Amino acid sequence: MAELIDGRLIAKELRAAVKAQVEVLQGYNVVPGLAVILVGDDPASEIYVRNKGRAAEKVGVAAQTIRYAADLSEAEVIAKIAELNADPAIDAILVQSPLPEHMNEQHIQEAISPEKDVDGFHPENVGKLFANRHGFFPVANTPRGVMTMLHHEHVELAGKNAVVVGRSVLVGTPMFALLQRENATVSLLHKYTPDALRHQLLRQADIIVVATGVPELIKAEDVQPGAVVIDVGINRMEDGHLVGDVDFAAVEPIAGKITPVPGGVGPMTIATLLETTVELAAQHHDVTLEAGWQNI
Ligand SMILES: NC(=O)C1=CN([C@@H]2O[C@H](COP(=O)(O)OP(=O)(O)OC[C@H]3O[C@@H](n4cnc5c(N)ncnc54)[C@H](OP(=O)(O)O)[C@@H]3O)[C@@H](O)[C@H]2O)C=CC1
Ligand SMILES: Nc1nc(=O)c2c([nH]1)NC[C@@H]1CN(c3ccc(C(=O)N[C@@H](CCC(=O)O)C(=O)O)cc3)C=[N+]21
Repeated sequence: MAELIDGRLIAKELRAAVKAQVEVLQGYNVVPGLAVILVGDDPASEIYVRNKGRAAEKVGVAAQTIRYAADLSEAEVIAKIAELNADPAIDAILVQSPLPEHMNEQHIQEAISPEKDVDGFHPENVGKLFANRHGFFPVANTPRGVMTMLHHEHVELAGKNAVVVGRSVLVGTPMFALLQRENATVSLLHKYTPDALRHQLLRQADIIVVATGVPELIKAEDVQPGAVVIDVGINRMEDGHLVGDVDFAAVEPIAGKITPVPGGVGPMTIATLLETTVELAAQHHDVTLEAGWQNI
């Protein structure tokens, strides 16, 4: 029987730490400001954006959601981003994906000032991550939140065999960078990885992180006894319930630790977004937050 990693609980602890830092910033007359741009009416995005707004309010981050119809032009989104880049009340800008087909995600990512790039998507920030730079710069919140979970659970990384399934800019690729930075040996798998090789690599893994959007891709025979299994996937089934990218019922008896869906990585993504927003606000106002303030 695996130990369940409770993302809701860890996220709650992180939000409490964020709230304390928001209070520190208030002492300097700083209120962290987050702008979320939502283009179109993707129902999943609606839920996430609503969750983000609620969580921000609870910790004292001033969040605004800017909604546009799906037929908005790319130039109009970029003009709005330019306005937010110049707005001193805004510390963090997030453009929710997916964007409508006619927009180029890369143009949007590059339009956001690297200093306000709360998703860590700008090539300057991606470059710092891959160049193993020290000091603060924003890193994608989902993989960063996964690292917080692993630290919270005292999962040893140095010298371990880690396998990441999925190589998106949002999750898998930064996950690879963060795990290798902590001295794990990391394999990054994707659609071109032959099934037999995927099974073989997974069966040797000490730590598995899955972010593919393929419901229940990871089966019992992919997991060695005691492995730590982190399921990033969120797939809504026809009856409305959510499943991850791991066959939870089959894998749970074998794994050492495992995250549930929902209640695993999702809540951590949102708490980490607030964490990064506070760090960006501190940086913009030259406030030095106590090292290790997250303390979880
Ligand atoms: N919990 C959370 O906070 C978050 C959850 N998510 C969820 O995580 C999942 C992944 O999201 P995201 O990374 O944005 O998705 P993308 O669709 O951008 O990327 C999916 C990745 O998985 C790979 N992949 C697809 N099928 C297979 C397969 N059969 N075997 C191996 N690799 C495969 C793809 O490979 P290739 O590159 O070759 O196409 C690609 O790299 C989704 O369910 C999403 O909803 C996403 C963000 C946050
Ligand atoms: N620019 C950008 N940045 C993102 O970080 C980003 C994005 N676009 N697009 C979509 C994905 C997905 N994502 C999630 C956020 C919260 C939950 C979440 O709150 N999940 C809860 C509840 C899930 C539910 O009930 O629907 C849970 O897993 O327990 C999930 C997924 C952020 N993403």
